[in-house]
Formats: sequence, structure tokens, C-alpha cells
Amino acid sequence: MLELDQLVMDFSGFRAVNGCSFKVEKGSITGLIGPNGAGKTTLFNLIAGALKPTSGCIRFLDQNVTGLSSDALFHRGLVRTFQIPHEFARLTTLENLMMVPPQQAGENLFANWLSWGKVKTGEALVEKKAWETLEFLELTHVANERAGNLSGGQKKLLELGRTMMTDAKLVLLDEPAAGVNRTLLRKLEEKIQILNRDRGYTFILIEHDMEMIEKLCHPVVCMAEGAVLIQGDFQTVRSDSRVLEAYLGETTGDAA
Ligand SMILES: Nc1ncnc2c1ncn2[C@@H]1O[C@H](COP(=O)(O)OP(=O)(O)OP(=O)(O)O)[C@@H](O)[C@H]1O
Repeated sequence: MLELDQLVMDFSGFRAVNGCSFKVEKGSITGLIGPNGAGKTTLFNLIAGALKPTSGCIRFLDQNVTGLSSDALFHRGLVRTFQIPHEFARLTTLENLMMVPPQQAGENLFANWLSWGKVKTGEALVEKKAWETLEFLELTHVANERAGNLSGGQKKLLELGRTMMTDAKLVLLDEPAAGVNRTLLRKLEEKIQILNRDRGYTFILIEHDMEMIEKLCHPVVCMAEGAVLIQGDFQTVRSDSRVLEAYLGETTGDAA
């Protein structure tokens, strides 16, 4: 589904991603781990179109998408969530979900003038989908709560919900476990597994929580200093001496 070939990203002379190559199979949940500063988020920014690589190639669904904007990639089914949730704090949970479909007819002035009936039908469908998403995520009780008032875990579920409002094919999750309590974490894991198994979502997730990586991910890709150190199943990666060395080289990391 996704193929990264020798990706490089330089920031004014500093090489954050250094010849990174790997493939993501359709239907997989790929875990992306590595010590702080390994280049994981920068790589996500390249894949999601937030940054243009200095060199290298990205192929998504057999097409070269290197340098395409995040908007163009979104329309092809590649969506991402953020380490720090990007909710619209003053809108309700329900409204946050309804904001997602990018070209819903109700937002288009000309569509309003030309075909009011179509607009109303479109909005009703979006609202129906938003309620279904809230039910799936068990968030109906906070549907009319301002998103800014949700707990950290609920905001992470909402981020996942926003990917469900689109026809996502590949979802990039940036540290979904960060700041989430254990109870909500189990729920988040369960929802990711259901979306993968029953709805065919392919995921790549960056995570420092090794329990979550072990439970959800196959394969696991470990990055260090901007490049892929090793990839394979969790046990193989966690016991590789290079991985242990990479984690020992940092002070705050959670060694695999
Ligand atoms: N816009 C930027 N300008 C300059 N340097 C940057 C920029 N973005 C990232 N970097 C640097 O690139 C390196 C990789 O950062 P990145 O955030 O991708 O690492 P990471 O693996 O996601 O780390 P963490 O696990 O701590 O989130 C770091 O040294 C970081 O300081």
C-alpha cells in the first residue's frame, strides 16, 4: 500500500531523515518505534504531505505521491492524527466530526443557492455518520460537550473518529497512547483492532508504549538517527542489540 524509498529530509543542514526505506502492506498495523529524535514524526510529516522530502520517493497505492499536499493525500485516503489532538475546542464533539468531510455541500455557498434539498440531504447523511461514529467510539454521552472539555483519552478517540468520517485507507496515528488513562487506552486499542479487522483500515502508529506496540503491531519498524535500524516482529526487534543500544543512547526513552 505504501512504499518509502530512500527518503531524506534536511532542515538547514541537519539531516532528520536519512535514507529511510520500508514498505507497508495493505491490512497491516505497522508500529514505528525508536528513541526520541529518531525522525519518526518527521517521517510522518513526509508521508502525510506536511513536508516535502529533500530527496527520495513515496508511493501510495501504486502511485508516486512524493511532494503531494496533505489535502491531495487526504482525498486519496491517507489521513493522520496528531500527538497533541487538533480538536476544535469550542465546537461540540458531534460538530467536530461533522466538520471533517472536506467538501460537504452545506459549506459551499453556490450549492446552498443552487440545490437546497441536496444540501440538506448531504448534511443529514454527515450527521448520521457522525452519530454512528460516536456510537462506535462509545462517545455519545459527550456528543454535545465542547471538545475542549473532553479528557485526553476522549480527545484521542475523537481524533480516531475524525479519520472514520472519511473513506480512510491508510491512517497514521502519532502517539495514540500519550496522555491516555489505562481504561481508555484499552478502548482505543480495541477500536483500532476493529477498524483494522472489520473495516480494512491499514495503520502506521508511532508509539513509545511498548505494551501497545506488542499488542497491536506487526511488523514493527525501529528507526534511529533518521534511518531504519531493523524491522520484523516485536520480539525480534525488541531483542536486537542495535535497538537496545539506540534506546540506551537516550536518557528519557522507554527501552523496548
Ligand atoms: N522543523 C524542524 N527544524 C529543525 N529540526 C527539526 C525540525 N523538525 C524536527 N527536527 C529535528 O529532527 C530530529 C527528528 O525529530 P522528530 O520529531 O522527527 O523525532 P521523533 O523520532 O519523532 O522524536 P520523538 O519520539 O521525541 O517525538 C530531531 O533532532 C528534531 O530536533
